[in-house]
Amino acid sequence: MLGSISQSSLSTQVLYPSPPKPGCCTARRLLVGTWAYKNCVDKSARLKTMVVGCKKENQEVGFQACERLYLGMDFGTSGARYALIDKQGTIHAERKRQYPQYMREETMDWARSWKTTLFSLLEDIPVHLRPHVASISLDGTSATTLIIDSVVSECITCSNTGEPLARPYLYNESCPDALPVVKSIAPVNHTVCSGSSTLCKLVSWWNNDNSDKTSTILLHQADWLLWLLHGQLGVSDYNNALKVGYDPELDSYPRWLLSQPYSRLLPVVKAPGTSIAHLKEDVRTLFGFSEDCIVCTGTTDSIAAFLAARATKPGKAVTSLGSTLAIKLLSTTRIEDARYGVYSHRLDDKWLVGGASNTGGAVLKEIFTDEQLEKLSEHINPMETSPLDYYPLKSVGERFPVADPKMEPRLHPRPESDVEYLHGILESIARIEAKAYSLLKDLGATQVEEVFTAGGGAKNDKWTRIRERVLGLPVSRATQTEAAYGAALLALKGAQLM
Ligand SMILES: Nc1ncnc2c1ncn2[C@@H]1O[C@H](COP(=O)(O)OP(=O)(O)O)[C@@H](O)[C@H]1O
Ligand SMILES: O=C(CO)[C@H](O)[C@H](O)COP(=O)(O)O
Repeated sequence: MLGSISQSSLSTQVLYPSPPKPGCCTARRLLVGTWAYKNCVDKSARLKTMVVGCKKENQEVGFQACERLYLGMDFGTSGARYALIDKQGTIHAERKRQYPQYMREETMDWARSWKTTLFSLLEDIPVHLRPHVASISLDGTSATTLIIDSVVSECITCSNTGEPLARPYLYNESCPDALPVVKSIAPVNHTVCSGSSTLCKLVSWWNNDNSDKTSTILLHQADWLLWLLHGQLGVSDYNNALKVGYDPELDSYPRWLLSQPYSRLLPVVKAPGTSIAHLKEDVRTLFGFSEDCIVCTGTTDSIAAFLAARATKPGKAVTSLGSTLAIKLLSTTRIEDARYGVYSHRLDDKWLVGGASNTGGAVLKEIFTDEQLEKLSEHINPMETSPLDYYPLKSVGERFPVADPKMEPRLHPRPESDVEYLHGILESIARIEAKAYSLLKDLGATQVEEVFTAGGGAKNDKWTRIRERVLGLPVSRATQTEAAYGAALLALKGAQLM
């Protein structure tokens, strides 16, 4: 399905504030009392924080007491982060947290882990900065789906409103049982015609779960975490809602979806970075945020990474080298083909064409520690072609550029030398990335001319050189490589559009 959308009312410069001005104004510290908080912060998780407070040329980045700050949070695959920026885009504070491991009936209780991490991140924000936070937004992994109890109970203390009715379906989970039904209602090769789509997860739950469905609602990970902050149940954004079938060109759900019985579970959809409501009073007073702090709609993690890279011209692309390999190419044409796992997200009046492969850092993490990756990479000659040909996957199944739920990982033969093994894996992932960009060109997207890198893999200069050689394109590390920075830009946009 090709097409381009009309000029949107949103202006892109709102998303890309002028770059940080050199130097910074002196800080006038506001002493705010230390806030007690309920047991929403897992104290044991506090030990896993990594202080990444912002220093600029050995000066602490200060701010005028009246200055407004914008909070972005990224809920990625392996951990979460926040970034607190001012309207010039200068980072005033940032920190990363691993997800605490909570088990429930022998499986990870992801909802509890994400909720604890959300309030832990709020707790990590320096207390003297909290009153200056004007708006908050966050991103989550795409198609991570929760079915939520939306019963409004008279008894406030026993109300389950907002609690997940089942375990979340994660971003890369596939529900092939629902695929035939979804293919029978959606247009040919539509984005939802993939086992890992949100719609397949919804239909699978609808057909297999025997619980009472009368008061339930579907939310994505980012929607549910934002709901914990604003309290308005049932609000999403047109990036997260793409894979349940929302059409960002029509700005509505299509008729073939609205005619389904489960369509009443679908959330209301707004543009990313749209103000939803003020921060809930109990959260606001608990942490010391200001009365006018607003909560805005979010996006997905790889789009937040694209926003962070500030790539504004068609032909510019961002490869997110996180646990997965997610590709976003800014294109004037919209491309959608589920046969290859290709879809287009809307970005104002253009399209972010791409997809997400299951290859990426999660495979590396299973074999090497971050320290080993750093040490071994020093000995790689990026100009030398590796003879090893792998398809690095953590488990069976691939989403893009080959949509094959049965694809087997290929990581053998393993050479004696770990340097050679790592070189082979990095080069094989680069070949997958090259195949993905070549596929987008063949399907009619704007020709890629430069690639910026986000995510944990962006720090590996040898990998960047290997990718430049394999892609035959300029590849560089984005100025800002963290999706949390992109989410903070969305919070800034939401505050400026108020
Ligand atoms: N030096 C390195 N070279 C290549 N990959 C790295 C390096 N250091 C960390 N990584 C990878 O980065 C990934 C984490 O990136 P991150 O963006 O935090 O992931 P996510 O947000 O998807 O959880 C890990 O899977 C890790 O293997
Ligand atoms: O791989 C993922 C987790 O990191 C997600 O699938 C990623 O967000 C890509 O999805 P989208 O292109 O919709 O943002």
